[in-house]
Amino acid sequence: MQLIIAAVGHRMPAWIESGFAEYAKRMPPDCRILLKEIKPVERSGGRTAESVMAAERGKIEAAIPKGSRIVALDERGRDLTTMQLSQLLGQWRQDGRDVTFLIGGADGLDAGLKASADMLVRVSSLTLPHGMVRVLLAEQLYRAWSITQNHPYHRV
Ligand SMILES: C[S@@+](CC[C@H](N)C(=O)[O-])C[C@H]1O[C@@H](n2cnc3c(N)ncnc32)[C@H](O)[C@@H]1O
Repeated sequence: MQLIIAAVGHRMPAWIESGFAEYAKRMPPDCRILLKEIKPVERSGGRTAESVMAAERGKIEAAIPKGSRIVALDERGRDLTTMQLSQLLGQWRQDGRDVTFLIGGADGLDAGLKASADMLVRVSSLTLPHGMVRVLLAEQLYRAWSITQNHPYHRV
């Protein structure tokens, strides 16, 4: 199983890239985190946020592997505890399907894309910058994996 993060945004600041890489490199080969960056659509020429999100939706969908489970990240999504995430990760690893996490750009994710996802999840009730969300998500996936392995990274 692979954990794919399809994230709108590229050319991230070095601290985002190194923060993400720090956690991604800790994952084992059978549960890798793979980042697919999506170039944001420019909001120029009077383009509305809706049309930008719709255009980005097409690019995001093209980055989702066939048959993957889809988890959309949104501040209005469901709260998960780290323990719940680790239980989900354990279930996902049993069926072996890839899981793709979607992170939107400055305007967010297209409403239809969110509605079609298997789950809508938040990492906080605050609105966070998209780069920070990928770092937080990578850390939580590593933490969730470490719990499934009884690894001492997570202390109760
Ligand atoms: C700057 S936010 C977009 C905010 C946008 N105005 C909205 O209403 O969704 C960019 C992306 O980061 C992710 N994001 C931001 N805050 C989040 C949170 N608290 N939980 C989960 N994802 C979040 C979402 O995927 C969002 O589409």
